[in-house]
Amino acid sequence: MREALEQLEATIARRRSADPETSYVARLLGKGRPKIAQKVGEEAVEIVIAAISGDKKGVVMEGADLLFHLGVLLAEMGLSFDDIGAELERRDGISGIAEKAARSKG
Ligand SMILES: N=c1c2ncn([C@@H]3O[C@H](COP(=O)(O)OP(=O)(O)OP(=O)(O)O)[C@@H](O)[C@H]3O)c2ncn1[C@@H]1O[C@H](COP(=O)(O)O)[C@@H](O)[C@H]1O
Repeated sequence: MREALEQLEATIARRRSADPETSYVARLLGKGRPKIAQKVGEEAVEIVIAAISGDKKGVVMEGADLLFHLGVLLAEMGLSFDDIGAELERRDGISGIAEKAARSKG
């Protein structure tokens, strides 16, 4: 999975300066952050719909769409999947329930 995300990130970086006539990445980046963020939201809704209808193949397909569009959003913002990975690693071992309880105390 890590390799796939690294490859996707490299592809997005390579395609960002491509011709928008032939590159979806370049075209989407040209539309700007609000449109990219909107696409992330649309793909998130599509994975929800697939999940609720028990469509495993759909969840995989929509999950790939979601990660792809998230990758484009991260690139546009000068971020990478490594930034998300670092946050996930920071959270590793911290119970979600304990973390939420600590929030209300602080
Ligand atoms: N992983 C993907 C990927 N997943 C989804 N998509 C595209 O995302 C688009 C989403 O479809 P929608 O119908 O939701 O979007 P739309 O109709 O274009 O958008 P709106 O009408 O909502 O504005 C489709 O055009 C898909 O083909 C992707 N396009 C590219 N990639 C990767 O990016 C690489 C470079 O792509 P290009 O930049 O197009 O060469 C590819 O080789 C892939 O590795």
